Amino acid sequence: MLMQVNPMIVEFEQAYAAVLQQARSVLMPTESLPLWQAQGRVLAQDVFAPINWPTWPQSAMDGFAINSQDRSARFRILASAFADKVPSDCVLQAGQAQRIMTGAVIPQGCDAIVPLEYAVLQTTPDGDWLLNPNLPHKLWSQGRHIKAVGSDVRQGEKLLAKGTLLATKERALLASVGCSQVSVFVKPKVAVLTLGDELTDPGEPLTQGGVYNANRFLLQGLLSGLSIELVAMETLPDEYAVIAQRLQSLGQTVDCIFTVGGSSVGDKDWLPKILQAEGHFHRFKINMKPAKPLMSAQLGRAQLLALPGNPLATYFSFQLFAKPLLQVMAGQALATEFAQGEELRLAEPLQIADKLRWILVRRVGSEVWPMQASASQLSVLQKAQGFIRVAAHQSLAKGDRVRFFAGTEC
Ligand SMILES: Nc1nc2c(c(=O)[nH]1)N[C@H]1C(S)=C(S)[C@@H](COP(=O)(O)OP(=O)(O)OC[C@H]3O[C@@H](n4cnc5c(N)ncnc54)[C@H](O)[C@@H]3O)O[C@H]1N2
Ligand code: MOO
Repeated sequence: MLMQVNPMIVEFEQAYAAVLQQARSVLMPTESLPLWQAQGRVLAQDVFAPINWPTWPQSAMDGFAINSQDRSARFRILASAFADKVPSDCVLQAGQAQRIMTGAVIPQGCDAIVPLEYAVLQTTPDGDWLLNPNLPHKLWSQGRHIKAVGSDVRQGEKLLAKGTLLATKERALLASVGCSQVSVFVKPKVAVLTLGDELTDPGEPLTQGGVYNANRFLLQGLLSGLSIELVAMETLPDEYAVIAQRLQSLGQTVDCIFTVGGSSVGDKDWLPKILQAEGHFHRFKINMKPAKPLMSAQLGRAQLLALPGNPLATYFSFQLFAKPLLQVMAGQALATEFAQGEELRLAEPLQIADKLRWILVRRVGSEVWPMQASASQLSVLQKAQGFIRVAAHQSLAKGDRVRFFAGTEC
């Protein structure tokens, strides 16, 4: 008997809102981690600067610390001040200059640094001297080559907001003000199941009807940029019992499952039937192209999204639904709202028929060149810099504005 599981026909915004609602219901717990181990984690709290940086006024140059108001003809040079050492007798008197190194604390009574290469020096039997009169005035101006207290970071200022992904520059910033421990969200554990008897691993011979499993690599790469832990990446045959059993066991151990393929209305597309048997699930037929079919469900503790198998449909389904789902679950502020995006200009005219289109583009400066491709053609993705969103029934001319999303970052 043919079994029918009817999809809900929806607009993109409805499906997007449903997926985000699903994600918000399962925010990951938090943990405290040493900053050293927090690369790629999402902040669970705002971080405020615990200190001023610089904490003390510092020299930006190797040279001589002077008082710019001092009109003495020459200055007796005092002992060196190094980055980590302030001489105890560091109150400068009239007619004195302090030999100083980059990063050293500015002695009291100094308000400018004369770099070594601009200094005119004199050695006499009674000591070393820095000569005053012939130096260009700008080298003597107040504050010259001095890093002021708090000029980089002010104590108490909000350095990073909750929801920020701790990448390289964020961690370095926190380290610069002495943060050693951060409160972050636990990374969601993710499993990816590519489904299909036809799927063949690269390196294996291709038998008739076989398809190389490109989506496995596509998803592995796309996921690598997110704050998640990829715990399983498996290929399963088109067998009801095998898929159902694996889903059930993954539902006990992971936070998120992405399936790819086997989700449409073909005779061996078991997924809709399995999810229906499991209970609560949504099956969307989204009024857009590509990535029309999408299913979402909760299986045990796991959130499941069933992505379509055509590689470009997989790509768009990931960018538009899977990535926001994971970002929200992981506590991350969403980088992209698909109603916004950068405004760029079309490099050539574009006609859109009866549904919303997501179109890969080459970006050249502030212009984008649309790239025609069917959902099964992965070769175009490699040449694209991102994609644009174009509403149904649009007739766009060269130079018209379109919304651009950088989506080929990996
Ligand atoms: N009667 C209908 N048929 C189809 C509809 C529809 O509305 N009515 N929608 C079409 C659209 S749109 C899409 S997208 C696909 C989605 O189908 P599935 O998600 O079930 O995907 P499969 O049938 O398993 O595969 C589709 C296509 O992609 C290839 N594929 C699958 N997995 C991979 C992989 N891991 N790596 C590379 N290529 C893969 C697969 O061999 C097929 O060629 O349904 C349409 N049909
Ligand atoms: O969404 Mo299918 O998304 O056109 O290949």
